[in-house]
Amino acid sequence: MIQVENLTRRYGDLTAVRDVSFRIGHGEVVGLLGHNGAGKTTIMKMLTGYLEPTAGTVKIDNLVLGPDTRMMQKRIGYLPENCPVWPEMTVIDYLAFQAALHDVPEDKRDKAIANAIRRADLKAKATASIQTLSRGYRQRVGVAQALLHSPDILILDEPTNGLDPTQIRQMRDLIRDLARHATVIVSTHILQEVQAVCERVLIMRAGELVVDAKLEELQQSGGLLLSVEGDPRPHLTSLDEIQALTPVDDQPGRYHLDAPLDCAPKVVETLTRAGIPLHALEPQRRDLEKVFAEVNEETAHA
Ligand SMILES: Nc1ncnc2c1ncn2[C@@H]1O[C@H](COP(=O)(O)OP(=O)(O)OP(=O)(O)O)[C@@H](O)[C@H]1O
Repeated sequence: MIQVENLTRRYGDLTAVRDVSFRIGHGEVVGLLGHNGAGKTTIMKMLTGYLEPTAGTVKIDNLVLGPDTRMMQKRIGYLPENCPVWPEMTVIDYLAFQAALHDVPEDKRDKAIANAIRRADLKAKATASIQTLSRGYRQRVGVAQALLHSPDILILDEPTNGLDPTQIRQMRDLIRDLARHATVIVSTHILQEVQAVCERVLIMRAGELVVDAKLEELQQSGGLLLSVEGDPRPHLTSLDEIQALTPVDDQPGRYHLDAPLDCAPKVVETLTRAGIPLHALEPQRRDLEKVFAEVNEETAHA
């Protein structure tokens, strides 16, 4: 379990991350989403122990950032935003060099390198010099270096940045595959990236965490859609759970209920008792693009 409590980071007068708290369970795949400058990289650098928080704590199980940073780093694989790869080295030489930096014991290095090459699907390019690789393959080399010490947590900063559509698809497949064996945190400013690989999203806005939700819940939290014969309003307005009941434009008998999903049985019971024929009652799915735009719109007006 990753536990982040009241994490804050200031750069001089600028508060890049303000009082952020969240927990991530073992095996989760979480997207850290936000526009440029929202504070994603700063959070990732703190989680990986490369940047000291101004305030707050980070824990992984019983390890605490600070006293246990080295131990924590052994459990984390990190793909930084612009992963430094040495262009003149071959993939295999670069990984051997990184394995030494990652403190992989000498007698285990060959196996670790072979494993990272396999998992990052780099076999065909293992002996190629990095400068001859496409950007997509270079990103894979970055992922491979993050896997060398067999971490159970992977932190990937903008892994699809600058890739073409085919490379993006391949990188998403790779992340999904990695997620079968590790907890994965992926940062991005593109909602589709989160939708493609994550179950849960943390949305950052101007250094603050403004949404922490499962994608499925976020999509379903748009209230309920009701189809009935007649006018349900006189019967439903007395229910405390319903904040608003609005007819859907151009659709007679359709109403939108601003209400939690779990009040559906109560709605059905009330309408049945009132003798109102009910045709359908379903969750209204929210458009995540709209949710993200709304969240960021508030920034613009803040
Ligand atoms: N070393 C630094 N010194 C001063 N300000 C910094 C530093 N690093 C980041 N910042 C500022 O902190 C804020 C958050 O930056 P950060 O890189 O964490 O955001 P981000 O969400 O990762 O953005 P991007 O997607 O562009 O990388 C920005 O305003 C940025 O300019």
